[in-house]
Amino acid sequence: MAASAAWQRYGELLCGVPEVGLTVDPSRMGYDGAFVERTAPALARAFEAMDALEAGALANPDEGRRVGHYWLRDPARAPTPELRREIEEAARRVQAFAADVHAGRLRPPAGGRFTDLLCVGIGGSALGPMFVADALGDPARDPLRPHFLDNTDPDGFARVLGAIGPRLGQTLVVVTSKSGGTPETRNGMLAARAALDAVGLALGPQAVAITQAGSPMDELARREGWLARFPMWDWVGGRTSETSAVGLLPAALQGLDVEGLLEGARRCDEATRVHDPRRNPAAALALSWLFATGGKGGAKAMVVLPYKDRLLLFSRYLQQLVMESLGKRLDLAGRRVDQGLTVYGNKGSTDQHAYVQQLRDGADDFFAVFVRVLESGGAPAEVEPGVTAGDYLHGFLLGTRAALAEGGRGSVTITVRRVDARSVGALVALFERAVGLYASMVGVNAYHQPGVEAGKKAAAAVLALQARVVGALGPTPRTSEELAAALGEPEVETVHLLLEHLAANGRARSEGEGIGARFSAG
Ligand SMILES: O=P(O)(O)OC[C@H]1O[C@H](O)[C@H](O)[C@@H](O)[C@@H]1O
Repeated sequence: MAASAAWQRYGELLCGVPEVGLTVDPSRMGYDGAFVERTAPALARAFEAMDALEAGALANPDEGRRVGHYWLRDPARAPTPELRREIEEAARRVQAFAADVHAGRLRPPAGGRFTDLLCVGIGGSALGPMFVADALGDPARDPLRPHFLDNTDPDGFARVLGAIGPRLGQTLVVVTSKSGGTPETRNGMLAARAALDAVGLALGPQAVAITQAGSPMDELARREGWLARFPMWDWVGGRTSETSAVGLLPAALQGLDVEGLLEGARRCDEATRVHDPRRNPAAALALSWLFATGGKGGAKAMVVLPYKDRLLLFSRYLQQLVMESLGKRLDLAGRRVDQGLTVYGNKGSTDQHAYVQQLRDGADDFFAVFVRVLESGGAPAEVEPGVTAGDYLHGFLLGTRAALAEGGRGSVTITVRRVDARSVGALVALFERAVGLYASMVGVNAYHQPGVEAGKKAAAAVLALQARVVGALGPTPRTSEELAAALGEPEVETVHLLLEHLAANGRARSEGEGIGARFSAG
């Protein structure tokens, strides 16, 4: 495209959230006015569905739930005065709790003040807090140092707890689980409990729970008299919970600007409620996705490339928000659609030295979303006369964007003035709404995750089989096939993999190698 035409398109399509200094430029996706016209009816329906959702409709029909994350940053929009009060009360308690910790009014039983924060949670109960902690944190200034247990990996537990080391007694443990029954989170909590036990300390007096009222986690925290319990509601999905206590409490404890985060999200919500596709940045994103994919799952992936180290975890956060929301086998009418939008990416310019070669020259199976940060930050030192390291970073972004355009690859560029609480809040809200609008246009429920259940059930079945395998091991070495036959178990391969795992961990004895190995009681 000629430079003058590109400039004109840029001017026509650029939109944003001026109060936050955020813009979205979809001009390099390549869609034209005719596309906007053609998709206008679908987008109009999506706007209406979003209005109804914000007004309290049962927007998650499969689970019969309302979808209320937008109320969290504008509680006056909550559909009932009770809900408004609950939201405001939770936000107030988050701030008060963090202030008490920072002022030393709440102290650890072991003495001194809280110095570290151990967040235990997974998925939506971890990705937002991790992203925000990394984007906004400053170890030299933060009153509490954040750490995360977001898996059931014993080696991972040991690594994080080892890094906390002698400060464990001054570590506030925040356990987050909406359902209060997620095994990985339970296991992380048990690892924290065991580490505290080992130094003669109890978990409860230095633990906090964020969970739905009445959940198993809530009951445990109540029984053991944990320091505090904060609410999650059934109308907030894990992947859209960053502006609930799930995101706000860790951020407040870390000393981050929670008000700014909420304000950025609220300002973005205001700008993305507008029904005009040319002025609504979330609609610009959703239309860009629709143009790239043709509304089909698996057509093109979204490569998220923030040129800023602080935004490294953004794509990881977006993977859950986008893929768990849009990756659906059935549409709202129950038809098989196999929807989805694959998300990957780390950061620029780092990724230019890894896979950008393929983006430029290889398979045409993606579009890019650049995140451009105007203020370079850090020291403005020159690396060459008149040129700073930040100039290089910015130059590499514009260069890659141009190189992709030359190769006929589409891109959207999101610009923020700086990485601060307001822009991060706005980025979260921008993608939340883009996901909602796109889901409406392609006709899927963005707010449930039926596929995740299948994996959980299968894992539970594997653990049940493991118990049977352990029970079947005796003094006489037997092959996996023999043991499976003795159990009447057709899944010989699973039996074999379980035996390898048990043997590697000293819970079975093995002789020989490979599929002919023989196993006995350990
Ligand atoms: O917060 P929790 O109930 O522990 O759930 C944690 C995560 O696990 C699930 O498997 C869901 O797919 C996620 O959406 C959720 O965020």
